[in-house]
Amino acid sequence: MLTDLWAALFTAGSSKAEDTLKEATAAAATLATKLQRYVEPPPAGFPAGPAGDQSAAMLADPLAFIEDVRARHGPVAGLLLGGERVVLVSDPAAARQVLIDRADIFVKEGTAFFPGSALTGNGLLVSDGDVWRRQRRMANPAFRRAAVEGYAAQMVEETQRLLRGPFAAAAAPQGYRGGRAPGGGGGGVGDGPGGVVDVYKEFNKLTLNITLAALFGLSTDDDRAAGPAARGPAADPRAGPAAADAAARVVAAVERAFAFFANRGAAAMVVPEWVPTPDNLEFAAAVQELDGMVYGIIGRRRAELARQRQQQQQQQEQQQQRQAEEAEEGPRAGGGQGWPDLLQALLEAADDDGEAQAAAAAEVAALLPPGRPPRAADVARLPRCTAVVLEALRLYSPAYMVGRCASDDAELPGGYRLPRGTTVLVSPYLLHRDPNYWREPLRFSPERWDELLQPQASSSGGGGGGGGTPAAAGSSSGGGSGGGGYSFAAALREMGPNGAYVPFGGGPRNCIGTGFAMIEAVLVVAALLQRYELRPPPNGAFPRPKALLTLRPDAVPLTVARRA
Ligand code: HEM
Repeated sequence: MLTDLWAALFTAGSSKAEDTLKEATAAAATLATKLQRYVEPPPAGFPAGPAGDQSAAMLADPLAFIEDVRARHGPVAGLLLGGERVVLVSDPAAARQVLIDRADIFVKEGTAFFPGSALTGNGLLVSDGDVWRRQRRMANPAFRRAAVEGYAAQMVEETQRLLRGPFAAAAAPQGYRGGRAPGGGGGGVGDGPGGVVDVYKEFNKLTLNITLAALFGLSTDDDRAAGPAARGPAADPRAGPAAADAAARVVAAVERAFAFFANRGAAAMVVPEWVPTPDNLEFAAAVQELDGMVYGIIGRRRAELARQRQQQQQQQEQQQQRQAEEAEEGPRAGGGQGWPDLLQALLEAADDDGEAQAAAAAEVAALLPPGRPPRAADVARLPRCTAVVLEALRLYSPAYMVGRCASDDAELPGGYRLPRGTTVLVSPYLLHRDPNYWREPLRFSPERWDELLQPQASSSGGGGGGGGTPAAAGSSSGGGSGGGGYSFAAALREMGPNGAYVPFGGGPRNCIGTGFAMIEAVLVVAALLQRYELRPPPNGAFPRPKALLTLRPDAVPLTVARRA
């Protein structure tokens, strides 16, 4: 907090002197309020918790800290963190109140430790009120089930590329070198004992590549770049060498931006982004590069859409002239030129509107003939793979805490009173590991989802994790169940089967990408298990997750071996 003041004064001599003076005054007032909290007792009705400021303990080991607070002070605990009044919530009823029932009061703006960043701007993730509602309404159609299933082919294609590359290289006698396999092809791979792959690193790249392919239609694939699409006169600009280069630069910029956040999370003092430290300058450059590329892509696609619309209009006019003489030329497919991707859907959006592994592998083998990759329609027929994903999300929920700020004085079940401005941290990590709600909570047991993953009589299409109040802007993220198949929607509806399962959040601010992420994960698991078996490396201990911006391990080295 002192850094806010220092940072404001640091640039006081700049041309923006007046602004900085105002910022310094505001920072001084905030500092005074925070200092007062160190001497004043917590307000009446505020949940009990550890005495004194706990930021050092929180920074040192966030997971151990929140587990300790939960054990000592219960599922609704009051904290002082960096001079901020914070309530840590791991009680399902209180979590429900924050995320769903009083989502009108518990908002994003003002949440401590969730400072606005150049990376997120005022986007869907961080905005509130009408700005959020409008963005959510416009984005929803692009995340509905049918749209998401349209991205499945890219999800599988990118996964197959990973399997043909680093996985095949590791399984081959010469072993893995942490990158692309020679030639990227799958030929000449032996059935050796298997080599070690950092699965975390490779999956990180995979999910980024899938997002780039689905969102922007960009491919980092050199093979595709050299393929027919890149050569013909009507070359797809998103599959040529320039696209591969652009995609690689996006990947590098995202990696730089995330490294910045990781460092900032670990730092004892957070220097605001606008202070020109070397780290901040590097981060700003990465954000600028990302912005430039993203806006460039959007601009080109807008121009392309405008051109397509103009063409369509001309065709319609010609058609009207020819009317009865010619057979009707049906309307062109929405994507035009075979490019129906997420960005297109977003641009067109209108305002109106061990054993576990064996069981999953057996399920894949029984469903898919050898050599036939999984596709969207298979997701509903892979309940065991789905259960593996749900269970992984339970134990290692990437969003281990979600933050809100009480925009008004508020209450929580149990008679707790929270003054306006209190930050509330709801912890999926604690909820998902609570023995009051989960049998043997620390055991990875996909079978616990069996009952919920019963065949559905018909397509449910429910909004996975949709929360109790239908989002003001409408729900999204389809359930992924085909007619007569299995659906993950039941496991994610409201706050899960026991009210204590929120890997994608809940209520109106639940994850818009729920369906995207679930379908992607099930397809990746199925495609992987179809060809490879994963084992812990000799002497390998399971990596402990680290609580950074999201929960993530340093590395997950696993032995990969080809299935017979
Ligand atoms: C396993 C993967 C994922 C997990 C665990 C996850 C988790 C979450 C959680 C917990 C929230 C709620 C945050 C809060 O309440 O403050 C959220 C929001 C969001 N997620 Fe995800 N997410 C995942 C994948 C995705 C994907 C693939 C996309 C997009 C392609 C996406 C886009 C978003 C957006 C835009 C929001 C903000 C929604 C709003 O505030 O209206 N997420 N996510």
